[in-house]
Amino acid sequence: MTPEQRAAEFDAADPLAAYRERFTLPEGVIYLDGNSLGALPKATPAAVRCVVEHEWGEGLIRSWNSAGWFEAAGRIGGKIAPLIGAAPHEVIACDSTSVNLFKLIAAALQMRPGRKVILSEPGNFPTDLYMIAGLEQQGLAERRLAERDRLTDALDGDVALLLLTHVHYKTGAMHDMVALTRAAHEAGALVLWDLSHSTGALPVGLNAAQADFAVGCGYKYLCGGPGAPAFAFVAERHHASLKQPLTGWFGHAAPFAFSDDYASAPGIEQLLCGTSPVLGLAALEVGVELIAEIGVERLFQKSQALSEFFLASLKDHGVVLECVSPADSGARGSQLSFRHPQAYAICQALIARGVIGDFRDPDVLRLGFAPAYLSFADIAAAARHLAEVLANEEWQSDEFRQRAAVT
Ligand SMILES: Cc1ncc(COP(=O)(O)O)c(C=O)c1O
Ligand SMILES: Nc1c(O)cccc1C(=O)C[C@H](N)C(=O)O
Repeated sequence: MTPEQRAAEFDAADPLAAYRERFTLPEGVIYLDGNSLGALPKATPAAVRCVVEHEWGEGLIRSWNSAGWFEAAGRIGGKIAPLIGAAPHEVIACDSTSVNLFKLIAAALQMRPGRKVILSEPGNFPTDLYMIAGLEQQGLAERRLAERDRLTDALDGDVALLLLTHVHYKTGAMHDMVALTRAAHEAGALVLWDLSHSTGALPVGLNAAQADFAVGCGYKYLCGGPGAPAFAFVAERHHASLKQPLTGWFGHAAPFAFSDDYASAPGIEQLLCGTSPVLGLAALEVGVELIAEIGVERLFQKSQALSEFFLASLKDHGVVLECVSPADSGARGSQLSFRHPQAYAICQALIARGVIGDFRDPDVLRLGFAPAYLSFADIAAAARHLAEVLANEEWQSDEFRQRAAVT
């Protein structure tokens, strides 16, 4: 059987197949970049239009109360919570992932007086490392990096916080959240997980792992749209002692008392800083509800099946490429990454054929398998395109070698 014939069988038996219809996907495009920017749920434009035209246009400022704008950050956080193994009152949708990292790294430093080291790994997503740098410049933190297999050895009495991305953005490799959280706690450190490449793609158990803090993006697998608000998690046991540095009025216990003195909200709302981005939250809520409806267990099962099928199809076509993602589909997120010296040009050649993946410097072709809207037929076609691009050496074309600003 050809990969296409097998794909037809898999699609016919796929319990999630019907969900594809709930997303807008352009004709002729195979979208393998949902790990960077998720696809548009069909319900989003109407939901956003309602907020703009009805709630804003007609309700005006009354909508902060009558349309639930004021509670939206907490309400949507509560809907993200079950996807990451947290309680609803431990998660809030706000700011960007970078800003949430800053708030929680600084808070962790406050909670571990006498310790300044933030431990992470080289090659972590840049913003995670850059946010440590900002606190270093203030003299508040000291960055320590250790390779993934040396992290536990690097945990000593100086470490205030272990900061890791659960699923690595470039390779898709997944950390053992339970074991690393335990090891950090045994060393007296706190743990902050960046769940940007996990949330909405696979089950996460923050409370089962006893995690302290987490952050993550709203625009990837949660399909909240470009620049969607991110989210932040703080375990309930830390709510009373947390001191985050961005003490804006939306995080105040009584913002509309307009007092001169700051007093943080008692719960997860203390993570808020300024006014919630209502339009962005409206789009995010649609994506979160849809992903929650499908369910992260089923999504992970399908993403494993999709990536395994892609690898098998490449094999059928005789393609030999170095895969830098873990071979065990249970140990990687919803992506496969391949190393090739011409990865950028290959990526561009694929895009010219309608297969949208991405390139990560210096030599990684990254293909995301967002399980909510991809079919096995997409995967068979993408594998065939990749095989043809390589066989024809289409990447040799000058047109595909010109680097764009956003890759
Ligand atoms: C692991 C990880 N963390 C953080 C970010 C960035 O977050 P933001 O742009 O929302 O600050 C990304 C992607 O851009 C990411 O992959
Ligand atoms: N946030 C992005 C953007 O504004 C433009 C292009 C890409 C992105 C990304 O999300 C990159 C992504 N975090 C990654 O894993 O590479």
